[in-house]
Amino acid sequence: MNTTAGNTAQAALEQLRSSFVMKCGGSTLAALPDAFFDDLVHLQRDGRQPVIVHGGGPAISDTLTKLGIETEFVNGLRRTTEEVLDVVEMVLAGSINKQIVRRIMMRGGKAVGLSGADGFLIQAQPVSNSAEVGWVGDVTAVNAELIGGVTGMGYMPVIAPVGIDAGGQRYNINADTAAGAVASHIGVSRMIVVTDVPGIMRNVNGVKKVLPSVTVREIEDMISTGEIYGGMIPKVRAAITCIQGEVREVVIVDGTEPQVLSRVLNGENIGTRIARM
Ligand SMILES: Nc1ncnc2c1ncn2[C@@H]1O[C@H](COP(=O)(O)OP(=O)(O)O)[C@@H](O)[C@H]1O
Ligand SMILES: CC(=O)N[C@@H](CCC(=O)OP(=O)(O)O)C(=O)O
Repeated sequence: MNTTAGNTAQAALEQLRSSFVMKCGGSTLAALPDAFFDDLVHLQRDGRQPVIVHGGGPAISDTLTKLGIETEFVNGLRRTTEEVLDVVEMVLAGSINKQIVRRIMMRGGKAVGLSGADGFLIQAQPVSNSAEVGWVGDVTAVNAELIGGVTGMGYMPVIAPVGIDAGGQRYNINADTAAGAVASHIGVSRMIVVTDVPGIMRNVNGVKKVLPSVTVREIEDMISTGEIYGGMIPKVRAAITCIQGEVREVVIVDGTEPQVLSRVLNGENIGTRIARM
């Protein structure tokens, strides 16, 4: 790289730190109103450079069922055979990724869809219990330069959580884990997790309440009592890992709340905040 190109890439990486990562869950994608994408596009125009990582678990399950392929989860991770991996890649990096990119563009935004396997964007290795879950990956590195290049050109990267290793092996990565790793590696201060509930909820005297904030200790307690379960577990685990690095806070919100992203970025108390102490 010549000096000018090197300086430009460096500047794009520096700028990327002031952006934010938004993880969008498969549970909520279909329910997201156009107004959600208007808000996202408004933030892009304001120079906030959103970086999107998306899920698509329900769509993967639907397609596997249609194809007559059995699927099961082991501690929240999909058991991923070679056959399942083909479907995961097809659904995540194909239909879901392109659907999100299209919705952003239809609201006037600039977006480019990428699989985590493109350009070694998300580098991965087998998870420790791979004997049990198959081709499921943990993130080892993120190609921040590629993300910075895309945002530097004025486009919003929309990333599917498929990983790759140096030998070209693909991995299925939980989307919360992938989003947390992208946020940590590019060094943003905030990650917003958009899902189908208004935050982490707890039963208080028989009434379900959204917790405005939770500590790591409270999260561990709620997991052990079963108050946090299923798909919420990878979210809070990714949040705990994130806030040990440069990420200052992770906010879990409902994507159907009006202007939810702008409100979080403006510091409004909405959803559940998991912050560095
Ligand atoms: N304490 C909790 N508060 C709110 N939701 C919880 C809690 N524990 C578990 N959940 C579950 O987590 C779900 C969100 O996770 P998931 O379905 O995987 O969403 P996504 O597709 O957005 O990743 C909620 O719909 C809810 O069923
Ligand atoms: C290893 C693993 O479980 N990967 C997930 C990837 C998609 C995902 O995480 O999507 P949500 O955010 O919608 O749950 C899966 O196969 O369902």
